[in-house]
Amino acid sequence: MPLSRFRGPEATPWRIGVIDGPNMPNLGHRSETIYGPIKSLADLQQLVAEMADELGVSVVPFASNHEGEILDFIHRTARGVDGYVINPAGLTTYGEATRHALDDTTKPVVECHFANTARHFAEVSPPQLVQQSRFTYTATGLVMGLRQYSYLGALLALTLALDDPDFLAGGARRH
Ligand SMILES: O=C1C[C@@](O)(C(=O)O)C[C@@H](O)[C@@H]1O
Repeated sequence: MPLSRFRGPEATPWRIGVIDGPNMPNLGHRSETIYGPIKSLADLQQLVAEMADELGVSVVPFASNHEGEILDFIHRTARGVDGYVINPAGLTTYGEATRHALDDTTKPVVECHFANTARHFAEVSPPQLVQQSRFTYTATGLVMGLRQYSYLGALLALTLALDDPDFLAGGARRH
């Protein structure tokens, strides 16, 4: 059953920025326990592009190890995309500038992680280092713990949310 069945025949071909933060360019050389057998960032981006194609939306992929480059990408694309999926990766706990840049766009943002970071942080962080995502409180939504499938879930849900005028009327930050 094609995924486009969930969208109307006149569905808008939304443009969605998909951002991968620091260390994600190194996918394929990271912990297999967390990231699974996926071989590279290129494979991940290909999977996401295929899902976008299936859904009838387009993605603007971007990955960088440098927060400044991510900020430049967000500033550059803010008026040209309809929403963002971001795996903040190495910026997850301290990426205030990136979180703020996304919030400034007023576009819906879905935070996305391979790991279930709530469990991951609880298990690996020393007790004096309480870790939590800096992004979740202003994100529209969050998908995590499903490895690369988190991205597919994020893209599908963001597309359907963008299609839904009642959802958008509630603003990018909903309860
Ligand atoms: O680089 C990453 C990847 C990650 O965002 C994930 O996708 O599970 C989880 C983060 O804690 C970590 O720093």
